[in-house]
Amino acid sequence: MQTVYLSLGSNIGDKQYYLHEAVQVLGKNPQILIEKKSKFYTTSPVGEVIQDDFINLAVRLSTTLSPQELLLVIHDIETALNRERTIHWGPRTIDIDILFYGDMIVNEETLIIPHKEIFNRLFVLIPLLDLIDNKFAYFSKITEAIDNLKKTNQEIREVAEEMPAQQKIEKAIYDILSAVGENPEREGLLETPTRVAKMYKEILSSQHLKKFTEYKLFEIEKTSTEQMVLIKDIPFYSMCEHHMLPFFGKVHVAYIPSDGKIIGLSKIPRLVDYVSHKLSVQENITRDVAEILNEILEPKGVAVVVEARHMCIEMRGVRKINSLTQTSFYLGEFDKNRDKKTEFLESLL
Ligand SMILES: Nc1nc2c(c(=O)[nH]1)N=C([C@H](O)[C@H](O)COP(=O)(O)OP(=O)(O)OP(=O)(O)O)CN2
Repeated sequence: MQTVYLSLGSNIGDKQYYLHEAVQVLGKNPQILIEKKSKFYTTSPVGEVIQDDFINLAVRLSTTLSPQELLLVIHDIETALNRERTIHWGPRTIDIDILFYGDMIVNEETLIIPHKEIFNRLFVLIPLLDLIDNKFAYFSKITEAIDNLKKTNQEIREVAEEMPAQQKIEKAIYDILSAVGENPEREGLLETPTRVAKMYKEILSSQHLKKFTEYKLFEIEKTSTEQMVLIKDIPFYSMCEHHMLPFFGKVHVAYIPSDGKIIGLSKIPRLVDYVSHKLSVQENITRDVAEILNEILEPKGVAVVVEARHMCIEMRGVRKINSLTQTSFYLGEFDKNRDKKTEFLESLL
């Protein structure tokens, strides 16, 4: 096992959510043992890019992974948390840097350890100081660098670590159970807050995602009259944003390729899952599937129809059991050309 020190930072969206998620996923790796997290700090951005303040922390862990294997795990976590490498040293949902890996020196194109910027960054050094003692090999160099950097315009201030999302939900469910007159301590409910928190993480998995990226485009031979591609009866489940109750049903999606560009067929159901796995309304799901597909594929036309049952109509209020709501959204040829729309609708019969 090797002792490793990481620096983590986020300055987009729910910064502490991304940091907590990153540490949680690291800790779930069977070859990683999280030993200690530093305090959380708000820090002014270092570098030339005008951007929001970061939240930074440092983590000490032990691992059997090699530095290169650990870097791959880190990149997977950054990708899963919607990290986009657009601007060097620019804004990011999450950034994880390997600072030290035992006493190893690594000088590779994609990996330099110790990290080359450590002693230039208060946002790295101050959290790191929470994790080391004066026996640490670089202790005096770290404290000296801190003294020098405190004379610069780099700002850093401790912030209260927010409760991780899962714990917030567990506490909220516990309180709801009490409020509806239940005893959250009774046998059948003891695990309910944890189960519900895990359920929300699964059924609202797109809530923190900013864009749909799970797709692959292909080129086929261009033909003069490209025909409609239809994927129908795609099952979906979502949660209505008005009552947080399920609505579910089928999505039918058609597009007319342009310039021979097509999308992998499995990617359209993935798009439906991406759009529906967040609090929403059926109209938005219908529109978003059409508009996102149109944006990534640039087809001649897109047509989407959604049919769904809504528990907020069936379980409460008007209580109309088995009522079905249908919504549609047309773009391009399906919007302008009556015959194309008819062809699509008739193919659903
Ligand atoms: N106050 C802060 N300022 C900056 C931070 C930060 O976390 N808090 N982070 C950066 C860097 O973008 C980040 O540390 C990555 O830098 P580095 O590992 O040196 O280089 P990368 O190749 O990973 O940088 P890319 O942006 O991915 O090209 C800047 N300021």
